[in-house]
Amino acid sequence: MPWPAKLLGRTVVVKFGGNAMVDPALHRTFAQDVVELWQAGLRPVVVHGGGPQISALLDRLGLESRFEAGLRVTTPETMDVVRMVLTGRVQRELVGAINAHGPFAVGLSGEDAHTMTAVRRPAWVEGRAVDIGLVGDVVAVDAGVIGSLLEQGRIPVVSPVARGEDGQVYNVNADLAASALAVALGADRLVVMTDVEGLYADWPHSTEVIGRLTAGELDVLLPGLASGMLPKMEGCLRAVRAGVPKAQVIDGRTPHALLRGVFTENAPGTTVVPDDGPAGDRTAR
Ligand SMILES: Nc1ncnc2c1ncn2[C@@H]1O[C@H](COP(=O)(O)OP(=O)(O)O)[C@@H](O)[C@H]1O
Ligand SMILES: CC(=O)N[C@@H](CCC(=O)OP(=O)(O)O)C(=O)O
Repeated sequence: MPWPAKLLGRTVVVKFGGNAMVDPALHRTFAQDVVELWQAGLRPVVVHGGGPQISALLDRLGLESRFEAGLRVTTPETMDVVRMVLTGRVQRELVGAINAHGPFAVGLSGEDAHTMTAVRRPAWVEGRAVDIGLVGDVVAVDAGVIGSLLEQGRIPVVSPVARGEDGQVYNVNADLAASALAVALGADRLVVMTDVEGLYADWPHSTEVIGRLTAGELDVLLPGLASGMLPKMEGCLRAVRAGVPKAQVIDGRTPHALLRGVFTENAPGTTVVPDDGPAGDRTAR
C-alpha cells in the first residue's frame, strides 16, 4: 500500500469501538495496524470505547443498562463500573496488545493531569432535555501530557472518562471524547472504527452506505439518526467543523480496516469533509 508522504508526522486520532473489540483476533490486528501507522511515521492516538463490556459487567452485578439518545444513563454506582471497566480493563488490554510489538503504548484516562474536563449534559430526546446522570460533555482539553508522549514516540491510549470542574467524575461517550481530542491536538484525521460498514442511509431498512458527505449535509441528517450512530456522527461533525480536515467511520470488523481506512484514497465507510472540501458525493458503496 502506498504511504502518502503528506501524512508523515501527522496526528491521527483513532476511536476503537467496544463492539469491534469483542473479537480477540481483531483486537490483535488492530494493535498491529496502530503500530504500523506509527512505523510509517504517523502519530496515532487511540481513544477506546467499551460500551458492551460495561453492560456485561453491569448485568453480572444485577444493574440495569439504559441508554437515551445513544448515551448511557449513569448513576454514581454505574460510574464506578464504567471507570473500572474502561480504565481498569479495556485500556489495559489495548495497551498490552500494542506493547506486544514494543514499548509504545502508554494508557491514561481523560481524568489524568486534567486532560479532559467535562460538564454534565442531558440527552436530547424528541426536543426535550432528559437527565442522564453523570454523563459529561468535554468542554476543555489539556493536551500537554498526550503531546509529550507523542514527542517521546509513544502511542497514547485514552479512556473516555473526564474530570468535572465540580470534582465529579464523568462518563463521556468515546466518540465525542475522540472528537474533542482530535480538535485539541490539531489532528489531521479522526477515524472511528465500529461494527457496521459506515453510516447507512436508511437504517434499519437498508444497508446502503453513504460514502462521503459534507459537514452541512451531515448537519441536516443528524436529528434523524438513532442509537449508537448519533454520538458517532455528532463527533465527526464537531471535529470537521472545528478544523479536522477529515473524519471517517469505518468497519472495525474487517481485518486491517485501519490501514485501509487511512492509506487508501477512496476508503470504504463514510467520510465527512468540511463544507468547503470536495463536493459531497452521496453515492452508495
Ligand atoms: N444510520 C445508521 N447506520 C449505521 N448504523 C446505525 C445507524 N443508526 C443506528 N445504528 C446502530 O449503531 C451501531 C453502532 O454504534 P455502537 O453500537 O455505539 O458502536 P460502537 O461500540 O462502535 O461505538 C450499529 O451497530 C447500528 O446498530
Ligand atoms: C455516556 C456514554 O454512553 N458512555 C459510554 C462510554 C463507552 C463508549 O462510548 O463505548 P462504545 O464506543 O463502545 O460505545 C458508555 O457508558 O457506554
